[in-house]
Amino acid sequence: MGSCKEEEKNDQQPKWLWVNGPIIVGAGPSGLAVSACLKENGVPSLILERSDCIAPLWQRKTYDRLKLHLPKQFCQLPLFNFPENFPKYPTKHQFISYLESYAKHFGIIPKFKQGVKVAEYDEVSGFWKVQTEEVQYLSKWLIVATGENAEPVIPEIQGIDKFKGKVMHTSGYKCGTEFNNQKVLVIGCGNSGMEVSLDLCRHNATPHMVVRNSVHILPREMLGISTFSIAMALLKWMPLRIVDKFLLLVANLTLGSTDKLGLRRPKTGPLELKNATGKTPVLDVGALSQIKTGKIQIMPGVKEITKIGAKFLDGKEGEFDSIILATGYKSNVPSWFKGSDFFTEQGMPKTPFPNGWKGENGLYTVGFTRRGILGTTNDAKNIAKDISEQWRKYKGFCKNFCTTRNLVSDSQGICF
Ligand SMILES: Cc1cc2nc3c(=O)[nH]c(=O)nc-3n(C[C@H](O)[C@H](O)[C@H](O)COP(=O)(O)OP(=O)(O)OC[C@H]3O[C@@H](n4cnc5c(N)ncnc54)[C@H](O)[C@@H]3O)c2cc1C
Ligand SMILES: NC(=O)C1=CN([C@@H]2O[C@H](COP(=O)(O)OP(=O)(O)OC[C@H]3O[C@@H](n4cnc5c(N)ncnc54)[C@H](OP(=O)(O)O)[C@@H]3O)[C@@H](O)[C@H]2O)C=CC1
Ligand SMILES: O=C(O)C(=O)Cc1c[nH]c2ccccc12
Repeated sequence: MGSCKEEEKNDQQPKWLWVNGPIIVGAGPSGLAVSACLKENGVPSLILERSDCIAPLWQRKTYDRLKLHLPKQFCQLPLFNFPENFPKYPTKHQFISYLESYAKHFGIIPKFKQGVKVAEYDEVSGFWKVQTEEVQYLSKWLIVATGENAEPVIPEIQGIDKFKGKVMHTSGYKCGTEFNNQKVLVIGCGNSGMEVSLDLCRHNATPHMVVRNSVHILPREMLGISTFSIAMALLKWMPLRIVDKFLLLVANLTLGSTDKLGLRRPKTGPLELKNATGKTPVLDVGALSQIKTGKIQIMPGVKEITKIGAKFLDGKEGEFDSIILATGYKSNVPSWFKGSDFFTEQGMPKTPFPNGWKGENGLYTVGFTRRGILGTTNDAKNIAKDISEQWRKYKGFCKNFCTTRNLVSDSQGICF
């Protein structure tokens, strides 16, 4: 990290910090990956993270029994592999320890508690102005790495404020101990809804999972090989739709018809749907067999929540002790990124994959491809290559900028 600072005369806080290299917003896997790739190309960078640790999504907002869904070769970051002894599907704790080692290996030290409130390109100076609570950072480059899952989606459901029991989003769920012997309404049937329901079963609770729409469920493995690996291999040879047909054929043979269980499949195939809308198919790790035995009960859409339970769209009613919202996540980019039409209203790049990683005037995004860590790796490599080409021409200017303004140098000697 390199930055130049100008102290305010009568204040401890610097008025602004001039960053000698790109500013990266977010210290999740994407922010770390792009910082490492830049470093490998000799480019310093500064990561601003709103939380007080790296990868808070993984460290703070996921349940205890979470394991990666995809085999490890698809979830490692560039330039530094998982340890050899990691299992095929690492646990979240292993993944976090890997991310810690990753940051250490590349000497990445993010600035924590630096939630970005506003980021805007200044046409006059040609710099990105990035504002946190206390400081304004300036840089030639801005890399958005705040993720597709920055905030929980909390839908407005009629009557939910009247409910007497506990209401929580899956991002606050750790394990089912506190729900022991409870009847729990789980709203949403993506991977989170399925896995939290499964965890509740293992803690002697009775989950009722709301499926308001259609959902694709695939086995995590087919004949001992991960479904995702099979899909990736087939995609090299065949069009997406044919691969989808194959996946559905095998899924129906191994899982049976899910329609009969109240889990209708969407008309569009699982990979095509993921690419078009971002909706991830469920990779089953055990919830389906609990649905088959009735331990997880499938419920239709919620009409309204009452003091003691819920009324459903089919007219039925039920009493529940707690409600868990497994309603997913959203990007938060629209709340802080201003003055450019690069992003959609949902905070995703408008330019479709694989070209959404680069905007104008030194703007980049990493981790917005709807392709998990695999997408992050691609973005990070592209960005580092692109910026390092500009950096070679630019670094003399940086040095000059600091010297002429009598600015302070940091311990790494990069014009701080
Ligand atoms: C439960 C769960 C399981 C998953 N499992 C897998 C899996 O097995 N394989 C896979 O490939 N993908 C998986 N994913 C998808 C996963 O989100 C990503 O692969 C990965 O975490 C994305 O990393 P990221 O750095 O882009 O985003 P994040 O991990 O969300 O990191 C973004 C960072 O930006 C910070 N931030 C946000 N806003 C600001 C701001 N305004 N200012 C400063 N900092 C900010 C956040 O605090 C966060 O640290 C899973 C997601 C979830 C929710
Ligand atoms: N082990 C792993 O690797 C895991 C990975 N993940 C990943 O994390 C990401 C987020 O997953 P997840 O948290 O499940 O979110 P998703 O966005 O995948 O699923 C959200 C679910 O909530 C439903 N929903 C949203 N709003 C409402 C509402 N108002 N009423 C009823 N239902 C509603 C959606 O239904 P509808 O489709 O009708 O909108 C959908 O079923 C995904 O990429 C997922 O793969 C999550 C858990 C485990
Ligand atoms: O679990 C996730 O959120 C992922 O993003 C992993 C993922 C990326 N592409 C997919 C296609 C099918 C199933 C999971 C994934």
